[in-house]
Amino acid sequence: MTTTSPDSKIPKPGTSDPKIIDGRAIAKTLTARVAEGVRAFHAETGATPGLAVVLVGNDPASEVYVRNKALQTHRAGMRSFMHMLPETTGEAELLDLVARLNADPAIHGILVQLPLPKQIDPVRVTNAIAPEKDVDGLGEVNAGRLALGIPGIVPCTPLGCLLLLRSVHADMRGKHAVVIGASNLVGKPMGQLLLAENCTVSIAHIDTRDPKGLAREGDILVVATGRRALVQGDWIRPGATIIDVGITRVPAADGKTRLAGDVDFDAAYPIAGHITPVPGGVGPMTIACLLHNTLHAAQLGAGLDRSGLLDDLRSESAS
Ligand SMILES: Nc1nc2c(c(=O)[nH]1)N[C@@H](CN(C=O)c1ccc(C(=O)N[C@@H](CCC(=O)O)C(=O)O)cc1)CN2
Ligand SMILES: [Mg+2]
Repeated sequence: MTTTSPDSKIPKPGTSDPKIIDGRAIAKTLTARVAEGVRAFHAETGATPGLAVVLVGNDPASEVYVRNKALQTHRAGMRSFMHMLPETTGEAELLDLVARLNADPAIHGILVQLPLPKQIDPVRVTNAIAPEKDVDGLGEVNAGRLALGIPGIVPCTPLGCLLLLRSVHADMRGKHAVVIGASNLVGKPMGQLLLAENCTVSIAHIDTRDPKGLAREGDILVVATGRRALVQGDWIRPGATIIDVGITRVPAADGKTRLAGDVDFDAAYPIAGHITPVPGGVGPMTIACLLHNTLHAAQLGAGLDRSGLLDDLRSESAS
């Protein structure tokens, strides 16, 4: 049976509603697999993969995310290096730190938490990370590789979304995939990944004339706008698969706060074929994919010829 929280019909994670794509469960399986890979890497090379996470400022949500990243990095058997810099940090100082991390052989992955304070250009900073350590996959080299279909490091959130989609679609060929939101972090790389699955891809953005009409055509709908409950029931094609990337903290009925997505879950649930909850959908996959990308970067850095997650899973589903 599916249980609900007091202020929403969102089922508790771990319940067995086949409509719900359980990101927590899928992330747990992936994380266990990464931990196994870390042990094998250590046995083969004597080294331990290391991830450096850089946070600039005191954004409370970012603080939670980087703490979780550090915790899970340790749990997967990897080394975690945290750099917490004040809000007033200048771009040159941050670029200097990135250069030192690039040169440090104990560090295989570097991630600069976004958003950055306004005095720092995020594009300049992400491009300063050495491509082979760019575990967020946001720099121009990895973004270019994704666009060209060349193996590289794939951004964590869209990669997580793709794995969630693959958990319910063995084959996405020919499906119309509609992505709402065209950010560098999610929308654009998501579009590339869906194109690589041979979907017909539409990306809606701020100037799209009729985003609701476009969304209604999607067999697959990925929503990443940061606008809470933007997508209502009448945006959804009956039976569509809905991936909700949004995450906003809102007041709850009990006077506390709760997390809500870009999709009105209660309105979407009866119409959708499959749907991710918030929390417990895309969020946990982002961190599991980061752990995967860090191990993958360490393997490539050690000259071990390992395929990445996309290729691993493609060959698994083919077998
Ligand atoms: N450099 C990056 N910055 C940001 C990224 C990113 O991939 N790289 N993504 C987001 C934030 N993010 C990771 O950094 C992230 C967001 C949410 C979660 C998550 O586990 N969410 C849980 C709920 C957690 C909570 O209680 O607050 C869930 O949805 O179930 C993990 C990572 C922006 N910045
Ligand atoms: Mg989620």
